[in-house]
Parts: sequence; C-alpha cells; structure tokens
Amino acid sequence: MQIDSNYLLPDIEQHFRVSAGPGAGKTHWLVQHIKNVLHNSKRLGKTRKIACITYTNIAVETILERLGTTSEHVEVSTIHSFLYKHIVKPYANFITDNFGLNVEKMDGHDDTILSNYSFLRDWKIRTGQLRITEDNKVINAFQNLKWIFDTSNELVVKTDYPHRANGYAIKNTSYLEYKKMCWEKGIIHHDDVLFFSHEIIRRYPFTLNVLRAKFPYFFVDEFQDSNPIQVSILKEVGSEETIVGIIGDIAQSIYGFQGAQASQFTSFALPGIEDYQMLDNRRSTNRIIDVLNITRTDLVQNRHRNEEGNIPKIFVGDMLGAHVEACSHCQREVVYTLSRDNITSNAMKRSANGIILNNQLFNELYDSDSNSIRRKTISVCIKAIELAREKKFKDAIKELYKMYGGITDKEEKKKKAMNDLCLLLSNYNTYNSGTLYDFHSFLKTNINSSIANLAKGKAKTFYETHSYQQLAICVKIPEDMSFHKTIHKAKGDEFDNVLIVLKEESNLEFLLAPDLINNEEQRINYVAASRAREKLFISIPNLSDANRAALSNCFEIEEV
Ligand SMILES: Nc1ncnc2c1ncn2[C@@H]1O[C@H](COP(=O)(O)OP(=O)(O)OP(=O)(O)O)[C@@H](O)[C@H]1O
Repeated sequence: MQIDSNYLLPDIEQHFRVSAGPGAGKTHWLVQHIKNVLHNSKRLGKTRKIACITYTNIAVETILERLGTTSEHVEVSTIHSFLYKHIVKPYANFITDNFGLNVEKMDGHDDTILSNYSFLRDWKIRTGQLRITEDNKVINAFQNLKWIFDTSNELVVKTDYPHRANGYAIKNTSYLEYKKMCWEKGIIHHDDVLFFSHEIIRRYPFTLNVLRAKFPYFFVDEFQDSNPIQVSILKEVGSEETIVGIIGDIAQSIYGFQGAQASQFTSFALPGIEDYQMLDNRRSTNRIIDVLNITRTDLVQNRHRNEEGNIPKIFVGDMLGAHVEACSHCQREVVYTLSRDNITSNAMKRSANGIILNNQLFNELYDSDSNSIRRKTISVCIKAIELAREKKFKDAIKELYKMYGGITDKEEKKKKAMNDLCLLLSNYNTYNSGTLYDFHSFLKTNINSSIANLAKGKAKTFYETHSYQQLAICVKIPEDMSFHKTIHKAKGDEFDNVLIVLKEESNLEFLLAPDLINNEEQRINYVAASRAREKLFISIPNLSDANRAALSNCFEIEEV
C-alpha cells in the first residue's frame, strides 16, 4: 500500500515494513508512528517501553530530539548498545564457562584491537604461528574479523578473504583464539555483542521472554544495513507478543562490508506483516530528484516540494578547487563535502593538498619502529589529539587509556588522561607543523620521559622524514560532526548544499551505467547525492568527452 509520511497506521498491533527512497520521510513517519503508539496502545502501561533501534548515535540523538518530552517511554538506541544493556550485561555470567569471558573486567564494548608485542607473541605461541613477524598483517586481519552464520547456522568468526603474513596464510582457527584472549581480559568488540546476544538467547530462551515483556513494540530504522545476526534476533523477538516494524531502503544499503545484506530487508518475514511504500521525495529540489531518478530503476520518486532549484554541477579538476568553486556558488552558506574514505574527508578538512596521503602510515610506523612503547605512545597521542580536536573527547580519552596499562585504578587513569589531553591540546602549535621526530621529543619532555631516545636506524629515519600532519590526516574520526564527512557518516542526514568528492572518473558509473541493486559502491554515491536539499555538486579529477556528453542532460560541467 502507498502512503505518505503523515499517514497513521489504523492498526498498531500488526508487524509492518515501510520502504521508501531517500528523503521520503521515513524517519519523520517513524517518529509520528511512535507518538501514535504511545497515545493509543493499551499494552504499554507505566513501565513497558517502545524499542526504537537506529544505526548511529547521531540518528539516536535526532530521533530523541524529535520525540521531545514523550521520549521517556521510548528507548532509542543503536542495536549494539541495546543488546549490551538488555542481554549481554545482565546475563553474561551465564556463558562465562562456554567462552572464557571475564565478566568482572567487562566494561562496555569498543573496537580496540589488541596488538601489543607480548599479546601478539602469546597469540602466536598459542596458535603455533611463531614464524610470523609481519605483525601489521596480523593486526589488519584482526580488524577484519566478523561473526558469520556458516552453512549449519552456527556462528563462526572469519575474515572476508584469506590474510597472509610472511608468505603463509594466517590460520583460520587462530582467529577464535584471538577472540578468546580478548574475552579473558574482559574486552569485547562491537560484533561480539551480537554474537554473545545470539548465544545467550539460544541457550537461555527465557531472556527473550523478558525482552518481549519489557518491549511490546520494536521498531528498526535503516533496516537495510542490519547485520544478519541482528535480523535473526529480531525475527525471534517478533515471533510472539512483540510487534516488529522495519523501515528502510534497499538502494541505501551501504554496510555490506560489515555483513549487511540488502536483500534481507525485502525478504524479512513475520506472520501478517503489512507492507507500505512512500514514493515522494520531500527533501530535494526537482533538479536533484531528476538525478536520483536516472540513477534508480526500481522506483521513481515524486517531487513533493516541486521547486525547480539549480542545475547540479560537475567540477572537473582538483577537489579543493571544486570546494572553493562550490562555496562561491553558495555565497555565505556552508557546503558539506562527502567523500568515500576518511583520508579524503580529512584532507578536505585540513585543505592539506600538498601532503602525501597514506592510509598505511600508522602501519608503516609500526613496521619501522620496533620499540613497542615508543610507537604506541606516538600513535595513541596523535589519535587522541585529532579526536579531541573534532570534539570527540570520550574517544580521545579512551585512546589515551591504551598508554596506561600499568594503572588499574579507574579514577587515577581518568585523571591522568584528562591532564595529558589538556597538555597535548594546549601545546598543539608547538608540534603540529613539525616532524614526527619533533613530536617524539615533545612527548618525551612532557608526557612520558621513559620513552626511548631515537638512535640511528630505520625508526629514526621514519620519524625524521614524516611530519606530524601526515599521520594526523590518517586518523579515523567517528561520527564526524564537521562539514567534511565520509558518505557513511552522512547516512540519514541532510544538508542544503553538498559537494560529492569522487576520486576517479569511473566513480561516475552510478550515473552513467546505474545498477544500484547489485553494486554497493554505486549505492554509496547514490546516498551521497540524495543528502542534498538545495544544491548538488560533484568533484571529479577528469572527464572524457563521451561522459561529458552523456551527463550534460542533468548537469552543468565546469573546469576548476
Ligand atoms: N510529513 C512531513 N511534514 C513535514 N516535513 C516532512 C514530512 N515528512 C518528511 N519531512 C521532512 O522531509 C525531510 C526528509 O525526511 P526524512 O529525513 O524523515 O526522510 P528519510 O526517508 O528518513 O530519508 P533518508 O532515507 O534519505 O535518510 C526532512 O527534512 C523531514 O523533516
């Protein structure tokens, strides 16, 4: 059934799926629906709540804000926080013997990869892989670990592709050992929250009954990016008592690399599930909707605002030039740049065009410097500083904790992290334009006098030939609040003026040979284009005559 974003469901006691393109008003509709349920439900009472799951912390804040005062009867959360709070934390002690989880030391979940020398050596001994010396390859494999259902529906920990170190394939079985070693220390990663929830529910089904009793309604926004473990838990939740509603768009599925499958949105089934579709685009001008419609073949969006707007522009040439040009077309308004990767978005952020971009620089630092305390201090401090500069203070503090292995008292650790962070930030001008060698000297004088001096050799050369800024630019910034974002972090958001920064001409495929259903890279660029309300710009280094002609229907093309 087709609906618009003001439609109120006549029957709130039925499972539903709402699918719609970008800017249709899915999130708007969800907020209205929650209010509708709060108003009309006879099953909520004083203590029961509506669970509203969304993808990012920013989306959580947006929904809470839009719900206003009614939000105390609604628990809005990311799936990881929700399952940690309601399943893993209360019941983790049931499964300690099965998985060797140290519940006493467990303190939340994060994506810290354990990689210090003695930990890795212990792992190599336990898994019979002492011959491995290329630790960065091992760390890279650890970063890629995921829990996946195997053919007999058991969860196994895997990487997407076989990782090799010193010419040998890293043993598949050794990844579970890595997990166990983390759990022994009480460390659990985001993905483990889903794994443990699944295992707890499977072994102790009463936990699911408790969850259903607490949450008679369970709604999931951005469902197309759900992990299969989440989908399986949700099916269980909806199999009795709890009403499940899912909202999403298959063409905006952009987290395949984390195990999400776009098809699971359309194939999700529960008894009597009702399907609704919204065809309007309430966000963008007609010219922008035209671009979105040529990209997409499964639906055509209607122009709700029906304002013509400016013709979208493609700037051919340097990305910083494109940004200057886009800004000049928007007079004093902000232009948000959306990039595929952190490196490009950070480069936009700092206008650091002259700096050689290298994603691998932190790995190279680890390879060049065999002194684990020194390299860790350097890398932790750079990451903490750059996170704090983006107002990610919690993440910055957490990063600094990695340096204080010897301090067990939580308060003492927190105090030290605050002091160190203040000192690092207040002296930013002292080291930010110098070499890594200068930064090392600064840290030795001000943060940790026991870090080793740099004598002649590979490490010293690395520190002397790389700048602080080169490393700083590679820092990954979670849930970016600035004007320069990665496309993944802009998901669900909207901006008046958007400049999409594309690295090469082939990235224009989403406009020239669209195949959103089968191609995630194209979907990522589609998501980027659909964030724009008023003006859309694309930056591309080169453009062939043939492609120029093909795009001239929907775009004005300018050299920069
Ligand atoms: N019924 C409505 N009345 C007024 N404004 C609306 C309505 N529905 C949606 N909007 C506005 O339209 C814009 C797009 O809505 P929303 O963000 O909910 O879309 P969406 O479908 O969730 O988008 P996307 O999937 O692209 O993230 C927002 O600015 C929202 O406030």
